[in-house]
Parts: sequence; C-alpha cells; structure tokens
Amino acid sequence: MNQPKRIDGRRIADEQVAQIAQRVAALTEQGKRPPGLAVVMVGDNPASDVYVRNKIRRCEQAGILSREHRLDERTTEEDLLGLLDSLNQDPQIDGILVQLPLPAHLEEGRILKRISPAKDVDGFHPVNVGLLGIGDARALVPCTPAGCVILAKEVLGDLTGKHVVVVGRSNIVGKPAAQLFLAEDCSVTLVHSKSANGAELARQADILVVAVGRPQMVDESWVKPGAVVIDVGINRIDTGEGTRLVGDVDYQRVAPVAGAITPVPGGVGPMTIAGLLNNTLTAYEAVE
Ligand SMILES: NC(=O)C1=CN([C@@H]2O[C@H](COP(=O)(O)OP(=O)(O)OC[C@H]3O[C@@H](n4cnc5c(N)ncnc54)[C@H](OP(=O)(O)O)[C@@H]3O)[C@@H](O)[C@H]2O)C=CC1
Ligand SMILES: Nc1nc(=O)c2c([nH]1)NC[C@@H]1CN(c3ccc(C(=O)N[C@@H](CCC(=O)O)C(=O)O)cc3)C=[N+]21
Ligand SMILES: [Mg+2]
Repeated sequence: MNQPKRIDGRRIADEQVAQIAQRVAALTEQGKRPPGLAVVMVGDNPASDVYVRNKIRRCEQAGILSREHRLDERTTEEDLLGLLDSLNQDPQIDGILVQLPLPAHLEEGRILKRISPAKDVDGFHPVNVGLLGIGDARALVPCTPAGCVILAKEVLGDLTGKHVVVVGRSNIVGKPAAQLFLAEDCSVTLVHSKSANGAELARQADILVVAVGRPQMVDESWVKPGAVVIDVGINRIDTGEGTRLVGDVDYQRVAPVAGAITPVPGGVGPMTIAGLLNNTLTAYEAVE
C-alpha cells in the first residue's frame, strides 16, 4: 500500500469545501439566492464556541449564508421551540443545527423533533434516522459518521466485506456510523461500555472507528496490525503547561501498528463541517 499513514482530514475537507463553493457560485451567478444555515447555541460553552466559529468560517468560504443564534443559558423550551418554528418557515434558511449538548432543563428529544426533517442538516430527527435505517437515499445523513466513511474510502477504496468495529453507540456518532458502514456492505460490530471484551472485538477490525469521549483510551492492544483507525474523539486535556486536543485513541502508541490513522485535530473534525455544508446544499437543492 503506497499510502501515507496519517489520513489528512483537513486536506480532504478543504477539497470538499472548494467543490461546494463552486456549486454555490454557479447558483448565485444565475441570480439564485445562496443556501442558508442557522446555528442555534444555548448558553456559553467555550468548546462549542470553537466549532461554531469553524462552521461560520467554512460557510463564508463556501458562499453559504450563515446565521448564528446565541440564546441565554436560561432560555425556556417554549422560546427555543418558537425560534425553531420561525427558522422552519424562513425561506432563506435551508439547514438548522442546534448545538448539543443542551442545558439540562431542555429536553433534547423534543427539541430535535421540532426541526423540520427537510432542514435537519445534522440528520438527528427521527424521520432522517428512520430513512437512514431503511436505506432510503432521501435521508439527511449525520455529518461526523459520513466523514468517517469518506476517510475510510480514501484509504481503502471500496469497503465491501470489510469488518468495521465502532466503539461507542451514541445517537449522534456510533449508531449512525454503524448504519453507514453497513450501507457500504461492511460487517459491523458495535462495542460499548457494557461490552465484555471491547479490545478483543476491536482487534478483529479492518476499520476501527472510535467515538467514546475518553481521552486516549484506545491503545495498541485494541488494534490489528494494518487496520485503518478513525478517531472521532475531541478532548481538551491539561498538559500542565496549557491545554491541547487529543482524540479517544492514543496516537503515539497506535500509529506504529495501524495501516492508517486519523490525527486529532485535522482528522474527522474538519470532515464534520464539510458534511454540514454538503447537507445544507442538499437541503437547498431539494426546495429550489
Ligand atoms: N469530530 C467530530 O466532529 C465530533 C467529535 N465528537 C467526539 O466524539 C466523542 C464521542 O462523542 P459522543 O458519541 O457524542 O459521546 P457519548 O458520550 O454520547 O457516547 C459515548 C459512547 O462511548 C461508550 N463508551 C464509554 N466508555 C466506554 C468504554 N470504556 N468502552 C467502550 N465504550 C465506551 C458509551 O457506551 P454506553 O452507551 O454503554 O454508555 C457510549 O455509547 C467525544 O470525544 C466527542 O467530543 C462528537 C461529535 C462530533
Ligand atoms: N448538533 C450538533 N452537531 C454537531 O455536529 C456537533 C454538536 N452538536 N456538538 C458538538 C459536536 C462536536 N463537533 C465538532 C465539529 C467540528 C470540529 C472541528 O472542526 N475540529 C477541528 C478543529 C478543532 C479545534 O481546533 O478545536 C479538528 O478536529 O481539526 C470538532 C467537533 C460537532 N458536534
Ligand atoms: Mg453532525
């Protein structure tokens, strides 16, 4: 295999954003309105702040209109639902993203259900979850898992018959990642906190996707030599002299064993944002 070990998510995301920018430019040159994305953030979360800033910067690069709604930490559910209703009706807005996690007094399920499925660019609404589950191409697909599939294909090409082990089973990463790799004709195993033998299962993987939210939990004992390792984790850790970002995989220990591995930062994170812009353009094209 003549492939560099480090999978450059930032470069691949840059290419995708450039392609989206060209498609958007072609629309606006015809006098059409640009696609629009609304990002809703409740309360102050310094970590989310970085993501929101990146999203807005990437929208600018792509020519996508982005609107930011920052609501007070104590916003009521009624007010948030009211904002979503108005964004659902807004003809300039094609995509709506409510940044998670939400403050504890807001019920996530009720809020995500209020976003129109046609504008649900996160792919978290039960309608889109269901469409993905039955393999319907009309699903808006969650951005992070979609990025994982693109990165795996970048290294391996066709994924048919590969064994994928996904560590983590959240609704936003692990479960949809399993669905998307299944749709690529992979065999999929899900590992979670109640699994009896996570590392042993993980060692069976041709492609290991890790989304647990535990800094550097996965070491070389989880990895079959030559496996492709996709690290979804984003954790800010204290180094004693400031902070730094690390994944859920111990990169230093795993890289020598892996066939290819995504870094953090510069791996899955930028792909998530490219996927978000892509979904916003898809949602736009469905109505314009
Ligand atoms: N790069 C990106 O764009 C994104 C990155 N992230 C990052 O990905 C990571 C995961 O996020 P998310 O899915 O939301 O996290 P959640 O906390 O929602 O889910 C974590 C999952 O990991 C499982 N888990 C926890 N501990 C273990 C363990 N010791 N062994 C096996 N499984 C375990 C949990 O199992 P159980 O269900 O049994 O509790 C759960 O299913 C985080 O670091 C987050 O910051 C998230 C979204 C986007
Ligand atoms: N409704 C909702 N949808 C999400 O998709 C969502 C969310 N809520 N809540 C938080 C998580 C996390 N997430 C990231 C997106 C981009 C980067 C990203 O751009 N990372 C860069 C830079 C990271 C940095 O420098 O801080 C990188 O990894 O290279 C990271 C994390 C989306 N999430
Ligand atoms: Mg997403």
